[in-house]
Amino acid sequence: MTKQNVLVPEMKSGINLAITMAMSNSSILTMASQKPPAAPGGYIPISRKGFLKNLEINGEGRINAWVDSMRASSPTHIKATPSLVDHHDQSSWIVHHPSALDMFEQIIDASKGKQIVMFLDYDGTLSPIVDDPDQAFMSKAMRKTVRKLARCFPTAIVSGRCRDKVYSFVKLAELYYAGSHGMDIEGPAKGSKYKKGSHRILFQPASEFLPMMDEVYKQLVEKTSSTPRAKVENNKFCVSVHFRCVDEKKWNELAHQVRSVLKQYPKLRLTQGRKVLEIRPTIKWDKGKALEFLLESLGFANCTDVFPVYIGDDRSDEDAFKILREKGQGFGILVSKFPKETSASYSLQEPDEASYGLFATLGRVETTGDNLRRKAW
Ligand SMILES: O=P(O)(O)OC[C@H]1O[C@H](O[C@H]2O[C@H](CO)[C@@H](O)[C@H](O)[C@H]2O)[C@H](O)[C@@H](O)[C@@H]1O
Repeated sequence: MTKQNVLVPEMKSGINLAITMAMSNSSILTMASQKPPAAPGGYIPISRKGFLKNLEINGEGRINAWVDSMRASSPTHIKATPSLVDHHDQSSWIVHHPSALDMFEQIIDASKGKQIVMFLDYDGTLSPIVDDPDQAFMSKAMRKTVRKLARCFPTAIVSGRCRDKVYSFVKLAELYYAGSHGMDIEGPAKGSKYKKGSHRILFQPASEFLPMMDEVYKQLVEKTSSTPRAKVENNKFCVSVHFRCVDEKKWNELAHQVRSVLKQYPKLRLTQGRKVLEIRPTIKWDKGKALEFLLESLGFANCTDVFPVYIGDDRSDEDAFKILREKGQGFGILVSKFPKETSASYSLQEPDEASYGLFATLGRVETTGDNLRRKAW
């Protein structure tokens, strides 16, 4: 595994991002006396904790446990089963993971004098969750906000999707893209003026798995064809098997179909997302490693004056949240309507709130005006 064509854009040049808060006069409730939760920590035990921990599936029991956990974590089930997340859990969770909107002032204060670097997950963060993965479009308003954001800070999209696919949704050449859960990283070539097609591959740590992933994709398509509305998505260095539109009674059957294919591939592993099983190479690489790689590529390795912000909604984003906690730098924001075990420091309820938070940050940067990142390029 070697790094290929690693670009090191000259981004960092002691830019003082004196960002101050943008929303103090908004109707949003602020909790001025509350400090951002210290890293590490911030966990709150919730009833599903044991179930949800480390559900990589290798064995029969785990397949069943995964299907159970997927049922338990489905919003409709949570609503119908208040005991799963009772009122006490809800309120303690929000104390440990306050709304990023409520904590905006403190967050902005903590980033003062540091270079913000933005990491954004795609599905469930920039776009709402929909039944058909091919229709998960982001709104024009969100695109506009992200475009503006990228003018101020280095900005990366970190997604489980195939890089090309996520690019076709986001359509912003000025961003960094880490597709396939960070296994396919590209960025704008220096001096490229951010034209489409001017991106350069920075790192593909699982490139030797490509033929295997193609093979397993075909096998999964064939194997799951008997399950109505199952969908298999080729994400290049990983494959997703979608359960969302499959009748819940068929979930066990579908999970077993997936496992029967995977049994033949000891070099692949299974992870779970939102009503999806994902098949990936067993390499030690994830969204957290991708975040570290990008920070290093941007010239922020071992820097104390960098402030990475990662916004994501899913289990795979936890790897990035954990890295930020371990580093004690920046913070993670979990997009979720429901309490979840997380290493993120803050929460937002849905992509619309993420859009609002990003927009507010921008509002302040544009007001102060003197710290736009592009000046450093
Ligand atoms: O890392 P992400 O950008 O969040 O990608 C994770 C997976 O997202 C997509 O699936 C999810 O969103 C779909 C569209 O809203 C939804 O139908 C599905 O149930 C969700 O799991 C994507 O299709 C997957 O390939 C990604 O791995």
